[in-house]
Amino acid sequence: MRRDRFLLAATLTAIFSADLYFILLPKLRSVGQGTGQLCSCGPSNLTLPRLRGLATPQLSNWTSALPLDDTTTEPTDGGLKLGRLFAHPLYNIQTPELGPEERLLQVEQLMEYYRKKVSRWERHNKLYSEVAAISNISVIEHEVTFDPDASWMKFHLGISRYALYSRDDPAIPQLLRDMQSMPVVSADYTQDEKALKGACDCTQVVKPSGHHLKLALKMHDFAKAMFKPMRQNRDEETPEDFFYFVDLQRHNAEIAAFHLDRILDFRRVPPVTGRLMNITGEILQVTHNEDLRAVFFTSPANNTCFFAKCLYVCKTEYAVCGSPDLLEGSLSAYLPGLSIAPRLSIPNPWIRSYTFNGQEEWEVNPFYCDTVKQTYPYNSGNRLLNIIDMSIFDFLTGNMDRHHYEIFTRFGDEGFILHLDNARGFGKHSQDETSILAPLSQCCMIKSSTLVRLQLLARPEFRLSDVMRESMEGDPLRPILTEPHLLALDRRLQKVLRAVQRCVRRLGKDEVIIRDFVKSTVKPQTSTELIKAR
Ligand SMILES: Nc1ncnc2c1ncn2[C@@H]1O[C@H](COP(=O)(O)OP(=O)(O)OP(=O)(O)O)[C@@H](O)[C@H]1O
Ligand SMILES: [Mn+2]
Repeated sequence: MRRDRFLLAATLTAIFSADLYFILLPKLRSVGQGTGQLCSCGPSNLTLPRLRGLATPQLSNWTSALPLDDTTTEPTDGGLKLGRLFAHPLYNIQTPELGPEERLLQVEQLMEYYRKKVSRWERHNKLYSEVAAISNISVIEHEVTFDPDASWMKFHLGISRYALYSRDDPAIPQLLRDMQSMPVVSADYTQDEKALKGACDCTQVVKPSGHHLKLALKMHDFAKAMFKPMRQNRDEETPEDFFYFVDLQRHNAEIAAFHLDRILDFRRVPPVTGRLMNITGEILQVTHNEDLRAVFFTSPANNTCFFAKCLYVCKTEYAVCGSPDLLEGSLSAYLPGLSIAPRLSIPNPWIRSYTFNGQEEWEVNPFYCDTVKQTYPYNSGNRLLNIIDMSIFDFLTGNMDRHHYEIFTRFGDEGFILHLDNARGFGKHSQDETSILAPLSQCCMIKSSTLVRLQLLARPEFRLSDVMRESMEGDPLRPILTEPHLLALDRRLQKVLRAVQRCVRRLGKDEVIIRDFVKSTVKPQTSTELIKAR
């Protein structure tokens, strides 16, 4: 009997100790950490909302990004990481009210532009219908509406010198929903492609380009989107012998890049969604372009297909086919037209050679960055830091095809840079192309705001692959990325942090981590000022 009591007591003590050690203590610790500690990564005058227990990693802890296999502290939160990430103080930095000169467009200007477009469309449509009737062409006529509250208008009006959209702009999810469901009223080649073939005015394009199958679609409220059809299955890896410049464009890479860009808080990629398109009803039958009609055909398997009519030999082998009409694709929301918001295309200083054995200077000269730093526009302002942000973004996705980048001319050298065309990312999950990181590893500089967000995403409670998986759950074409691609993101993120770590060891924190978002948010005119350490 006594022995039984002893055993019972011993068991209870063991259970209590385990409880104390594994449950109570960690809880107490997390409560202790959560109280009163606010973001200390930035300057003390940064306005941050007080959120419960969401401590921001300190810059001094920058090496403390947790190893990937450390899952012991992972909370079982049932997939709410994305919500917690966006509630984090780092994603709630209050930016100042934007002055009119900091916005890309003014309401009246855009309204006027929109009105003109609608009346031009109506005139053109009337004429086309008459001609089509005479020539026996069957076109589906769709109603168009002039909607001053259209989500694409709100997107365009929200573009500022800091980013393409603000973090909590409800117009962005609305625009994604609209692009997913709105009737398509017309389909055509994109302007850049027409310019390449000499078929349209080159002043209307940033750069004649377009060696890929892509189309411009117009929705019934005049929203425009760039459609890139699915060319590769999600689980196919780019073959080893493929050069990056003959690699296919991937629609899911475009979609994933938008989500990644938003999660990194860059907001430099226009909103992109997936959509299952009926290529007969939503492209062939709504196009007024005879050249586009001419590339449609029915395959031996009775599927509707179309092919890219490019400058080089483009044959039916390069076609994409529906099943029998349905085809997945990405829809990227169009930026405002060049006549109201001109953009400039600038060669990437770390451009690759687009020949079989060519090499660029950055590949052979370890001091290449010193030259770049002395060259306009990289010799002042934040352009070089933005290029480094872009290289981190591209390294995470594995995109080696960043030959140019674009900027809005309105914001001059201080504006952000656009991350357009991300379709060549996510080709290989089993390989990390570290040369994409050359701007970071050669210049050894990174914005502190970028670094703290990367550190946050390396922590188990926000893990990049988990927030990406969650974010893309809302896309109609989910799953957007296969698991190996998601896990590659975590692995690559660790590599970025290690590259920064190596730089800090060599040059010291002050040289490498460049403070941004430094000035008070109280005075709008000095909202963001970059202090370069050199
Ligand atoms: N969302 C968008 N809104 C407006 N214009 C866009 C958008 N996305 C891309 N463009 C324009 O179209 C051009 C070509 O797009 P993209 O690079 O995706 O196609 P591409 O066929 O790969 O071209 P390239 O051969 O030059 O790489 C871009 O340089 C840009 O000027
Ligand atoms: Mn491209």
